[in-house]
Amino acid sequence: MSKKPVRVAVTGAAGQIGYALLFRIASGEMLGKDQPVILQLLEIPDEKAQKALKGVMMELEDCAFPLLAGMEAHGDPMTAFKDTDYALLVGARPRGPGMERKDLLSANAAIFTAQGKALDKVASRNVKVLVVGNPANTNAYIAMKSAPSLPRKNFTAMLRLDHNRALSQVAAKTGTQVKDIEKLTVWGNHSPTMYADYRFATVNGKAVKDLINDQEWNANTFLPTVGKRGAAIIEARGLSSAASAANAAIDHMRDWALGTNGKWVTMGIPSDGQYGIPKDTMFGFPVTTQNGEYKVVEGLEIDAFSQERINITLKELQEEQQGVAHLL
Ligand SMILES: NC(=O)C1=CN([C@@H]2O[C@H](COP(=O)(O)OP(=O)(O)OC[C@H]3O[C@@H](n4cnc5c(N)ncnc54)[C@H](O)[C@@H]3O)[C@@H](O)[C@H]2O)C=CC1
Ligand SMILES: O=C([O-])CC(=O)C(=O)O
Repeated sequence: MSKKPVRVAVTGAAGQIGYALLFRIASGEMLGKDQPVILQLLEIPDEKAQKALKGVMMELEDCAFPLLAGMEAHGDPMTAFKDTDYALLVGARPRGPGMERKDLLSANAAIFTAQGKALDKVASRNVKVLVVGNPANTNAYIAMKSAPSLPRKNFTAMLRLDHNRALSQVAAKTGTQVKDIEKLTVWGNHSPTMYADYRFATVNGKAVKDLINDQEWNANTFLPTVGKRGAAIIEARGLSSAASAANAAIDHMRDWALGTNGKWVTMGIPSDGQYGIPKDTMFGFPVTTQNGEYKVVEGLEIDAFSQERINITLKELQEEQQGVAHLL
């Protein structure tokens, strides 16, 4: 028997990430090749944006995706999020050259207050929310705090692009393949302070740390390369990353919904106090997922170098949180 369609809301649907994302959701890459979806697409209530959204929907129609069970255009989150099972909050201003992601906070924070409130009122009580719009961790924190009737655990921020970037860098350095690398993670904020950590990683069962055996490379090449990759893409492309961001959003939601079979992935999630991170801080952690739930990998040793890095990214997140306290 075929499955009942699920509702997937995507904001910023006519933007560059939206364009790289929607076709993959509709083709079943996110929730499975047997899961029909109804797309509930949100754009700003502006003639140009709504017209562009219609154009994207025409293209979706022209793909004749067998799993696309319905499609709606919205200009108001209160209708876009009605009964939604999944919400990908992408719509927000991107940064340009010379900006840090936190410079977007004042421009984007209001969006996530309004959207958190709308999710609170109209979304499915089990909605899985992924915030992509930057600064992603703090926007996810704002949305969570604006939706007090929904479980905190339903709100997540995207650290998966950083995780995937770190995988590729480690594979290149060790001359191995991404698919063989396990147990890598990225702690903290989706910002240059993030701490990509391969201390526990293995490749075909061998310790990545031993294969690399170069703390100078870790501190002075690997961490800055992963941490500043977004800026390097803006510098090269003139626009912020889009296809790789959409790909990471698919990975994040797919793994959350369908499980990782014991493999570690990185998700930005509200802390429950693990590793000394204060409750509710939206922090990148290593997790495994099963039956639609994520679980932090606990009990990992945090050495002095790692603790220092974790403290730096935590401090930045706490400053961002303080900067938006007046909105909550
Ligand atoms: N977390 C991550 O790893 C990454 C996050 N990003 C962030 O994702 C966001 C979107 O990036 P792009 O798609 O490249 O930007 P874009 O400017 O191409 O598209 C954004 C779209 O969102 C729409 N939008 C703005 N406010 C909205 C609202 N209140 N409701 C609904 N739609 C709204 C705009 O009209 C526009 O069509 C940016 O904030 C960017 O910095 C980008 C890459 C990676
Ligand atoms: O860097 C940006 O502004 C876009 C982004 O978040 C990334 O590519 O990681």
